[in-house]
Amino acid sequence: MGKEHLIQIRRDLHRIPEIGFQEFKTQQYLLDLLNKLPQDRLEVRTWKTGIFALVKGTNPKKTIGYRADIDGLPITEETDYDFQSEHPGFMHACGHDLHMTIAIGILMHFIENPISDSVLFLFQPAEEGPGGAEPMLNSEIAQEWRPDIITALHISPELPVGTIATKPGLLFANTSELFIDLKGKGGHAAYPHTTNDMVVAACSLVTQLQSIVARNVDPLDSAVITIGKITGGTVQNIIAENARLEGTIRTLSVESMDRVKERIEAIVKGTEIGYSCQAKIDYGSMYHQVFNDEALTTEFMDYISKNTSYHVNECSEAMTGEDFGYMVDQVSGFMFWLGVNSSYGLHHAKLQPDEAAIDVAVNVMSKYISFKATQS
Ligand SMILES: CC(=O)N[C@@H](CCC[C@H](N)C(=O)O)C(=O)O
Repeated sequence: MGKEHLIQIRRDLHRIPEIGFQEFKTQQYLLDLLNKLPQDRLEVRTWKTGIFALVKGTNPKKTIGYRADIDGLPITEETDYDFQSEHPGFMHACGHDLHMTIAIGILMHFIENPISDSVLFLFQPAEEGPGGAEPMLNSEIAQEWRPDIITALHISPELPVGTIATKPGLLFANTSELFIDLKGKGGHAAYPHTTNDMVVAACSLVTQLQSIVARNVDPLDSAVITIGKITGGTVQNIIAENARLEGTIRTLSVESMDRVKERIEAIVKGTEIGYSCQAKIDYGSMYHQVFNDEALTTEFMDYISKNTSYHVNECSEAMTGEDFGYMVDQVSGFMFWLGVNSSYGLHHAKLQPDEAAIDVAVNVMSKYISFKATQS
């Protein structure tokens, strides 16, 4: 398969972004592609809206896993692409269209160039939420086709094409979603003294939450509390009876996550008392940190620097989350950043990754997986 064909696949996938566990068209598109390939060494099974694809080795001693996430985000696209999202309000704004295309490119490489070990591709739903990695790895199919090592990549808009970056040990943060519902007493805009205004309570709560990172987390550790969405009220001249905050918590240590949640609960209790309202906290889904296997990551970085012309950088930890963390918690492996050189970052409506990075990643992973298959 040539570069042009892969770019066409990326563009087709870019047109049909779907959110977690709704990836029906995406799954069908990938299945149609896989069905067109020679089937003698390929076995494909579906799991929810995801897919397992096993390329059987010629004399397998182990199975090497490669995971690609497949979901999009609820963002209205603002790129100038002529292959924009056909799903209004949804976009591949985190690069999963590239992730899937790269996995297909690597898979095709091993169909055309057999190696001794088997390679298992996991097209995983719901990375952005509520989390598909953990249940996919615990599924019966993954028990039967258990990978011995597992790898994955994530696009990095900040890095140039031809650069990859990773580090042994902690790469991505612990995460927890955060939803807070406030219920007070609504009423006429001109009679605030007869109400408990949840817009005012929500504004004050958002500000107070920011003090947790500044005052309750060890400055040598790192944490983030982001409220990405506030809703409340009904119209401009009615005092709001309800408000809802939606956000996410990120911490580098597990201990800080517990501490941050303790403080959120205390501050929310204070809001209930201070604003005579009721509050409900829901932590939604939580992701385990991505902790790269130290020996495998070091070996990968050395191998790619010595055997390709690409740049390999050692990076710092990031406060991004990834449910791939559950996979590397159970199976030795690692994740790395792939440079795609976009002026707009991840989760931005104008993200435009350079498609030349697809070829880089297919080369890197085809070489690395072939090298791993030579080891006992
Ligand atoms: C790579 C990336 O951007 N991942 C997402 C994962 C989100 C998990 C969950 N919905 C949350 O917000 O906590 C990220 O936002 O880092």
